[in-house]
Amino acid sequence: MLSSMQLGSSPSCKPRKMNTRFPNSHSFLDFKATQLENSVLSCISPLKTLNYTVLHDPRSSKPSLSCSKPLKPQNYTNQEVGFVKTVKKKRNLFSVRTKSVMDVSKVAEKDDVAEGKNKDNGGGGYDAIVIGSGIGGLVAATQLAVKGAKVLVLEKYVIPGGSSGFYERDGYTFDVGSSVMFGFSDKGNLNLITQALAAVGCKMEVIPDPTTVHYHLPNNLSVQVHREYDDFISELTSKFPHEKEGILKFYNECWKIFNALNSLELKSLEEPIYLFGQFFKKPVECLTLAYYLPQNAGTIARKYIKDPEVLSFIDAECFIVSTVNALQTPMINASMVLCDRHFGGINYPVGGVGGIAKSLTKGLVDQGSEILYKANVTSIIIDNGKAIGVRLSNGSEFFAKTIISNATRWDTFGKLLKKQDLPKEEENFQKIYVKAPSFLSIHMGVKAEVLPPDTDCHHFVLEGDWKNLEEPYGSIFLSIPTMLDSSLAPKGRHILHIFTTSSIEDWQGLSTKDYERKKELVADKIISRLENKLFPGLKASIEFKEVGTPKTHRRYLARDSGTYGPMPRGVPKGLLGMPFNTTAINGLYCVGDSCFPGQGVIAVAFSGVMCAHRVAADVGLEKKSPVLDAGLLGLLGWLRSLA
Ligand SMILES: NC(=O)c1ccc[n+]([C@@H]2O[C@H](COP(=O)([O-])OP(=O)(O)OC[C@H]3O[C@@H](n4cnc5c(N)ncnc54)[C@H](O)[C@@H]3O)[C@@H](O)[C@H]2O)c1
Ligand SMILES: CC(C)=CCC/C(C)=C/C=C/C(C)=C/C=C/C(C)=C/C=C/C=C(C)/C=C/C=C(C)/C=C/C=C(\C)CCC=C(C)C
Repeated sequence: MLSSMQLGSSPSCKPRKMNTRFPNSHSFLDFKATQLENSVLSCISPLKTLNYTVLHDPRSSKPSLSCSKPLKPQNYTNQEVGFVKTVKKKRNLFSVRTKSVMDVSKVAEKDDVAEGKNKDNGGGGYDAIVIGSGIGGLVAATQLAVKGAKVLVLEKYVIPGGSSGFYERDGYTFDVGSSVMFGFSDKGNLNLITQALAAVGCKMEVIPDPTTVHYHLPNNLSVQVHREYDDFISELTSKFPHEKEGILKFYNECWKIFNALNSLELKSLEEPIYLFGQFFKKPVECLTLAYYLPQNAGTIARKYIKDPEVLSFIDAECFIVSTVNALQTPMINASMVLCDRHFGGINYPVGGVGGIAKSLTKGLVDQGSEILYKANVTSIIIDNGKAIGVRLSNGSEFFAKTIISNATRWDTFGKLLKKQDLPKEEENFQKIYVKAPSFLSIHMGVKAEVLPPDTDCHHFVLEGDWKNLEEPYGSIFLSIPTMLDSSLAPKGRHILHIFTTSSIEDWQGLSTKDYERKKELVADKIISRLENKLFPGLKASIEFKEVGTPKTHRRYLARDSGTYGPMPRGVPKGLLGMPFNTTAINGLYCVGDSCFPGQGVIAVAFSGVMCAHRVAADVGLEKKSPVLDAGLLGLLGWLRSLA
């Protein structure tokens, strides 16, 4: 059931444009960890001391990419070195897999990192440095690279992708985070993942998911969100015939917004020449969006729907994408996801979600830009009020005309910059938004027989009482990506990725033994709930299990408290208070989920597109009008202050 988007047997990347200033060296890393590298690694996985090689594995069927230049055998002559020395090996979620040969396009060459070779380049070497290679950072980097910018991405971890990365264990390829991919279709303007890949000449095979999610809700309410909108609506209205009209009106209003969004060419809302151009070309659509910008889904649902159970269902629809109820979910975001799943559909990339970041990284390097791994940025260097560079944990420094942070705003303005210098705009942001809780996640390999053959790929389970929806461990998310792509697990096995909200406070101050015991206990309860509700015999079928806590997310994703992203403290004014990419600090931009429009892979991809456009204008690669800029940025700042 591969979609019509597929090209052939493997995803491909073709360079669209080569940056001649920095011809592509296409270096696949071949290095052994030195003491320095081991000390960086030990921050990531303290009980490991590794020598390793990170290379493209020509034998691997796992998220593979075709390369713009065919790899010559000498590119991976040392691959067998693998992890030649592993002492005190401890299994850690997201940690580097022993003997794994990873496909990364370019990895920190230790001398570069140690000596900070870029120092002499002043601001002239790189147009932009991107801190972090989450999808937000990579989309910003690749979009800039195709506009002709020279970009350096600095990633703390050893592979790209952040929350959208992957890891391998015992023949399984696990997605670190969500396996539900919006924006990955072949039509419209909102297929931002497809477009981001295409911009750097890449295309991935995808498998259409027939059901976005199967809800298992209180009072035995079971609803499947079918790919076909009409099928979904008939199922939902058949459960609530008395609310048919209200349900239709609510979802129709979502479509109105989605259609307006889908008609625009998406670029930076902070760039006046583009924004005014869009208003001129599509006035009705832009005014529609401006009208809904400060509104939330719950308020609109309440205009049409009275039955509390249907309103709770709309809460669940919003919660799975915003971790808050409908009253707190911006209507534009709700419309985006509630419609894209039927318009373009949810599509899963063959080989796993990790392939997206790998493809983008590959495309980035093909454009002549660079990415360095194990490059832990500890501070942003400010000179005369302008961000001019970054300092790494090993003391090396890199400089560029602009700095883009893909770390969360809490990390950017609390760690990379001194907390006491918090700009007023950031204070306002932190007044309106708090860190959403993190997750407890369980990655499991199970015997295939335990799942009925027609099992859906994604499930959301809230058995008891609606009021537990937003409580920690209240609702359970479950993805079974092997229902779509069996190559992710050994034959006869399935992957279950289970997650539930959990706060870091719950996991602090425990001894190692108590921490491990608590992980087992909490995971066991969650698995029992799934066994009772969905899959009898689940526990006995487990072949592999690994549990991650908010502390795991904090460590491996470098996200403050392991947060999933920002969530409003109270009832927000829709998206009005969400900052765009520019910051109060000249030359410093943010990208990712603590920027407009918020959490979600497609949302951070959009923030990457917006960021690249604004930065390109500021470094002279796109048209810019300083007068209009000042006017628009002032207006947007004022609008945010109303939120
Ligand atoms: N948390 C999850 O389980 C999960 C899963 C899948 C997708 N998502 C979505 O992805 C979104 C996040 O995407 P994103 O692009 O904003 O960020 P991200 O968290 O995915 O990626 C940020 C990257 O920056 C790196 N980084 C952070 N600080 C650094 C530093 N000081 N030096 C060097 N590198 C550093 C991290 O290692 C990481 O690779 C979330 O909102 C969520 O919707 C989340
Ligand atoms: C500026 C002014 C003043 C005005 C202007 C007006 C206008 C023009 C406007 C415009 C606007 C726009 C363009 C906007 C846009 C937006 C967008 C694109 C948005 C997007 C969004 C998205 C999102 C939010 C997404 C999300 C997602 C997510 C989060 C997902 C998740 C998932 C998961 C978790 C999974 C689940 C699972 C299971 C169930 C298992």
